[in-house]
Amino acid sequence: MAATTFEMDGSVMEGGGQILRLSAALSCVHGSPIKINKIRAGRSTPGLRPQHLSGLELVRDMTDGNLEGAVVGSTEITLTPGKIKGGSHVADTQTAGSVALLLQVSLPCALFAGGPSELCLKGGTNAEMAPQIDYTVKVFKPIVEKFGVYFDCDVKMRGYYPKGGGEVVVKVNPVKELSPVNMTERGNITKIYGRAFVAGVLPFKLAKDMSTAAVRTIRKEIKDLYINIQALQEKDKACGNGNGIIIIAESSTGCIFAGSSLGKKGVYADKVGVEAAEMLLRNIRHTGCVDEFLQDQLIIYMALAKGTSRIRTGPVTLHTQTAIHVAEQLTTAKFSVTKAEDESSSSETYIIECHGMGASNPSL
Ligand SMILES: Nc1ncnc2c1ncn2[C@@H]1O[C@H](COP(=O)(O)OP(=O)(O)OP(=O)(O)O)[C@@H](O)[C@H]1O
Repeated sequence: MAATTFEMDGSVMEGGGQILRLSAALSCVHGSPIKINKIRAGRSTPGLRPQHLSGLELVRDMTDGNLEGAVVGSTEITLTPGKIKGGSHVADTQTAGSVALLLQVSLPCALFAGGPSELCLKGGTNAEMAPQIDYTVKVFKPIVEKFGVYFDCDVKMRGYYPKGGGEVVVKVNPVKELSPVNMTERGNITKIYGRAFVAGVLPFKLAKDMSTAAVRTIRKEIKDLYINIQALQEKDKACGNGNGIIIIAESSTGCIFAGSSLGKKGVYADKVGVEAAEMLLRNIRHTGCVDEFLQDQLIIYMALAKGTSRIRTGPVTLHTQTAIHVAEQLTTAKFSVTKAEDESSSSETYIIECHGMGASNPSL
């Protein structure tokens, strides 16, 4: 008997690509068809961009499924997933579309596959409005391991806007089910480090300027920690020109936060460094356990886990609220967001609690 197709409104709340990725991933994990309409209606160029299209094609291939209406610019698609199989799959945005966002849609599927997966993801490794691949590896990966999600990510080639040309190979082992997490103790910041890079024809001085400006900015607030932001010239493993920075902070309780930024034409390198530093400071001033980006990226794992997860956060972003909305529509998970009332919450912090649906891998 054909399963009924769920309809998801892609224009609700944040109205961006995240709704599409979450809906597609959950549809694959459930094995039930989904129709997503008004895709990215909240954006100036609505409809699918190459990154969204490649991500959908990837999960279609991973599930031997069927995808209708999916071309660049479409505002309505229907995905009918089959059984998630393991094996090797390639997704190529053919642009600087983010490989980290290709992983965002495909990782939940790979976890509930019948065997190990190897995903070759091509596009931008350090792209705007997306996690830099360094964020995925250094921030997202160690935290998502707390749910029992393990993957290896090999950065073969870095790629930047506008050329793309980056490539990462991600290996994922399937799981039976995911464990809930409890991240409610922030502890003290014990380590701050990062990387400031240039690639292609751009002068190494830009990397040093980003690093110096970032350290200077952080020093104004944090005086007692050694801050090591390495300036790097990307050589053989980089396609095209680019520059950027990511700064990571770790706490005594294992929380990890980041601030990052990418160079743009006409923007001074030290401004790029200051922007990343200010982003990091904003995310460690509160006593939450995740930064403003990890918040929304963890929602799907909270929803899929078996049991109750609790995460202390700073101000809850619209991306996070949207992810919760989608997860509640498409799973039996129940979320609550409450203002933290205890003594350590002099800043605005919240507890996101989720009673997960306890998704179980039918193949294991
Ligand atoms: N600087 C950053 N560091 C880490 N993650 C980031 C950063 N900027 C954005 N992200 C993450 O990237 C994702 C962006 O989702 P979003 O829906 O906005 O993007 P999109 O697919 O490019 O679509 P759209 O173009 O519609 O915005 C979110 O999960 C967000 O947390």
